[in-house]
Amino acid sequence: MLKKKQGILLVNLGTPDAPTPAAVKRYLAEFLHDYRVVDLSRWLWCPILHGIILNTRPKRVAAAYASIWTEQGSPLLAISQQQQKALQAKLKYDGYDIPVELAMTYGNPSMSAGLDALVAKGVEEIIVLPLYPQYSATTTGAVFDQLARVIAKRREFPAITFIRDYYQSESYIEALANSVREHWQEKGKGNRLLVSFHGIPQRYADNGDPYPEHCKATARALADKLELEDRQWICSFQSRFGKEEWIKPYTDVTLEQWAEEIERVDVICPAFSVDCLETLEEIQVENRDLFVEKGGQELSYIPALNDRPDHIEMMAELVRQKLNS
Ligand SMILES: C=CC1=C(C)c2cc3[nH]c(cc4nc(cc5[nH]c(cc1n2)c(C)c5CCC(=O)O)C(CCC(=O)O)=C4C)c(C)c3C=C
Ligand SMILES: [Fe+2]
Ligand SMILES: [Fe+2]
Repeated sequence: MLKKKQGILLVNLGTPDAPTPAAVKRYLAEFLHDYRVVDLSRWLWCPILHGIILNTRPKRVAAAYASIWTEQGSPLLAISQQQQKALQAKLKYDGYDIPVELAMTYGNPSMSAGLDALVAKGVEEIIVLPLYPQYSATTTGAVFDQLARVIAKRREFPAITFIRDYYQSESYIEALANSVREHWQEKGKGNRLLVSFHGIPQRYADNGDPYPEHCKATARALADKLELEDRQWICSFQSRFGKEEWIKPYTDVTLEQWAEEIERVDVICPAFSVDCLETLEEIQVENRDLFVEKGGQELSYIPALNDRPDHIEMMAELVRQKLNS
């Protein structure tokens, strides 16, 4: 059988087009209407979302975005574009001259535009790589749904191969460990390492979302690779939203406790493929201030893997496995 022309679609969450209340409102409205993200009945959720959240949150969150915004735009988008270019170059260097496009589940560049760009380049089989190492229905599941919604409107669409997760990839754990070791070499080593992941509601985990197990396995593999003793690290969960209970232990509560016990903490956030609001603002500013306010001396944030060569090599490895299969 003749081999189909293949292409890659990298997918991340999405981010506002500008650090303004209007743009943040548009972004949150799309994101928070997704059942994968908030699964409450729309009779209950829509009045809360339209009546309270979309009237109050955009102003505060836009100010947070403004504090991390760069000349290239939102860090999440700008760094994802760097990853796209670096992966394209790496694959070409490895002998695979295939197109790599970037899409977001919410906002721009849209999934539809990403699909169009690949089809315009003659692609007949798309390998979709959601940039979430740990599977969750709220993120990876949402990528699948969004792709299905786009495809549902088309009569003709390419073959699709979907990479569901990669938290067990040896190269991913090695890249995380390299980034920690380099950070320690450059900035010195803290008393403990906090391995902080974005959280999800506890109810989602109770209903079968395997995300917490994937996070715990990631943190354990990283600690083993770094030869840390159990008392030197912990896995925690950040970015709570709403009044429901989320998976524990919470990052902010852990930092409050640690502030009374140790002087310096290093924090790494392995669920984020690129730095974004949740790392650059929530961890590096909000949680650092909290740690210092409660008596700690220094919170040292270890950047996301972003476009580090070992991260791009790991992505190329994931993709090559699919290209060759
Ligand atoms: C409402 C519930 C939310 C769930 C469930 C959730 C899961 C989840 N999110 C990420 C990754 C990211 N989330 C980001 C921002 C963000 N997340 C939520 C809510 C939920 N996330 C909101 C409302 C926001 C927007 C900011 C805010 O209003 O506080 C981001 C950053 C985007 C950026 O532009 O920089 C990322 C990345 C994961 C990995 C995850 C579950 C596994
Ligand atoms: Fe609504
Ligand atoms: Fe989130």
